[in-house]
Amino acid sequence: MTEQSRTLAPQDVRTVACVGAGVIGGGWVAHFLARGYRVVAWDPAPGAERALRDLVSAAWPSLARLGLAEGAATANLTVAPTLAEAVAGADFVQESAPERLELKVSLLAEIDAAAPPHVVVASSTSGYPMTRMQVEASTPGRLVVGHPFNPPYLVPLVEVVGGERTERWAVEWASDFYRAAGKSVITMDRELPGFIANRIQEAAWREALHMVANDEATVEQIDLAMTDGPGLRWAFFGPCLTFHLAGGEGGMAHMLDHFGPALKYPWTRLASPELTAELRDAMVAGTDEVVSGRSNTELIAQRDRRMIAVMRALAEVAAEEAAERSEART
Ligand SMILES: NC(=O)C1=CN([C@@H]2O[C@H](COP(=O)(O)OP(=O)(O)OC[C@H]3O[C@@H](n4cnc5c(N)ncnc54)[C@H](O)[C@@H]3O)[C@@H](O)[C@H]2O)C=CC1
Ligand SMILES: C[N+](C)(C)CC(=O)CC(=O)[O-]
Repeated sequence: MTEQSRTLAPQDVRTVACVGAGVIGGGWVAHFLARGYRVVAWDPAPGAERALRDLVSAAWPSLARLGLAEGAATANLTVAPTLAEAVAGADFVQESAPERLELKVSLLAEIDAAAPPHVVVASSTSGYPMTRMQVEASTPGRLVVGHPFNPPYLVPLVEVVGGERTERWAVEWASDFYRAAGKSVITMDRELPGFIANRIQEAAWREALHMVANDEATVEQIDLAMTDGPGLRWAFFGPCLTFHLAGGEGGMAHMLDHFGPALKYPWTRLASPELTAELRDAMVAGTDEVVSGRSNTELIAQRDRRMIAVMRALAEVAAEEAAERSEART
């Protein structure tokens, strides 16, 4: 299949199939509904439809506050009885089944067999390279990774990357489609384990596990260290621009010359910690303490409100800066 043989442009997509409707699949459903798409979902778990509709209802007020696309409605969600029916009429398929390689391999082959031939199929995998997941598909050229962030209905980023047998047009088409659907897209030219954002997150996470394993910090201290420290800056400048400012007038060059030798000390500790049963239990107990009885529903509502507050504050500042720039030009 070539790009030329495709008829549907990314901005003309009307119906999205979401295969797997848990935390991420359900979040994708809420996102696509809010952007005005028709969504057909399928999930084999008993009770999945109720849980999905509850997730969408809980997310909807946040999405309404952010602004719904014209025609957006929860009534545009259909839950299909079979996988084949879910994908048969889709213009795009987003797979969000559990993170097990053998399951992804067979499920993507099944979706590939049932979806119309011109349709791009994306996997939400948080780490498997598409090269390893597309091995049983008969048209692997249209399979891509579209890695979202939780919750996909609020966090803009999607990382898009193909496998060795993915055709370039599919990567480009998926990137354009996600942009049309309101996402911020990183299109990757090569497969990296963990893509880009998870590589960075996992480095911080690995150190958090080290510190708990060695009794160096509590779960509470680790979370506070991020929310009241670097996390605040990372919402608008990434780690590179943040450290550029740490170098004063000398910028990144001075920062590296000044702090580089001293940073070698923590770098020597960056081996992977072993996830022992003790470490697992310490992480769970420490997290339970921080959660201190709040339900997931309560935590999700708190997270979404805060995330919207940050996004709104940043949009407000960006608008003020744009107005100042245009005033300065006149
Ligand atoms: N949870 C997270 O923070 C993130 C997860 N992801 C990725 O999203 C995918 C889904 O993860 P979660 O939503 O967290 O898992 P989850 O466990 O919440 O949801 C998985 C859903 O898939 C369903 N399922 C089971 N077998 C299936 C099958 N054969 N076909 C279709 N659906 C099936 C389950 O019933 C469940 O509802 C994974 O690939 C994961 O790596 C990506 C980014 C973030
Ligand atoms: C926990 N996780 C590795 C599955 C997380 C992600 O992949 C992205 C996110 O939401 O942070």
